[in-house]
Amino acid sequence: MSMKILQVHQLEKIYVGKVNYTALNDVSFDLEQGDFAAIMGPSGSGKTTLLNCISTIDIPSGGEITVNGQHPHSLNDGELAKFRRNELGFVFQDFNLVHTLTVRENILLPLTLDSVPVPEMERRLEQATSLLGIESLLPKRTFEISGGQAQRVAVARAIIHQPSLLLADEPTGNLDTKSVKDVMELFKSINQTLQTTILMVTHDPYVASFCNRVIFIKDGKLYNEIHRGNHQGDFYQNIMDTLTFLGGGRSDIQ
Ligand SMILES: Nc1ncnc2c1ncn2[C@@H]1O[C@H](COP(=O)(O)OP(=O)(O)OP(=O)(O)O)[C@@H](O)[C@H]1O
Repeated sequence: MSMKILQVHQLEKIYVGKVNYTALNDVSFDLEQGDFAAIMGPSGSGKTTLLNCISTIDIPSGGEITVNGQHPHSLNDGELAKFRRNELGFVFQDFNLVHTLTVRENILLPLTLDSVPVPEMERRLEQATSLLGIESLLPKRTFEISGGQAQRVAVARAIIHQPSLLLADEPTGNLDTKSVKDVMELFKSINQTLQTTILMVTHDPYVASFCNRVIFIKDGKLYNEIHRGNHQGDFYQNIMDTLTFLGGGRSDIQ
């Protein structure tokens, strides 16, 4: 039976200022457990706003978001902190690692904050690091590893507490071509091995072609959605074609 991990219902976000700006308008979509989805759209279309509303960094102006049956925007501060730690994993463009800690300490940080017993920590660390192939990096400091390696460590940290939803904002934005492919292969293997539901924002059609679904937004509204068939190459072409229809020009998209 399929299970809905994320439900976004008639989401609206208005930035209030001298002039109010509607960044999201009537956005609705669901993610089932095991979905691997990308959000794409021209610059300023509302991608980051959407991700920030889902991740509870930002507060919606209207509509409803449900994650694993819970309504994060109706929780109090204490409940919200717990909700974020238990249900969500985050991966950012600039890795967000703590530079005073080792790789091992960085990955374990979410479990340390939750006082998880040491043997359980070790078990999860072993699982995440072997999945990501980063066992040899554990004793290193963050300045001793490459960008691609740092992003693997950030991914390990994001999945160590087995979140129901893994969110990523331009996770490959700062990586070279080879590392982009490696990191995307890892997201794919996390999605397939752990059945983790993943939602990422990207400008890059190649990155999006690793996903199973691509949701396009334009001017704060849902524009279209396409699904992957068997061939990544065909999917890439479909994504490119949709981006062309979407407009904004290549300079805006890339
Ligand atoms: N804090 C804010 N206050 C006012 N307007 C904002 C704020 N944050 C974003 N916006 C506006 O909302 C719109 C959507 O911004 P958002 O960052 O979500 O777009 P995006 O699709 O992620 O763009 P990009 O691809 O360039 O990162 C933009 O027009 C932006 O100027």
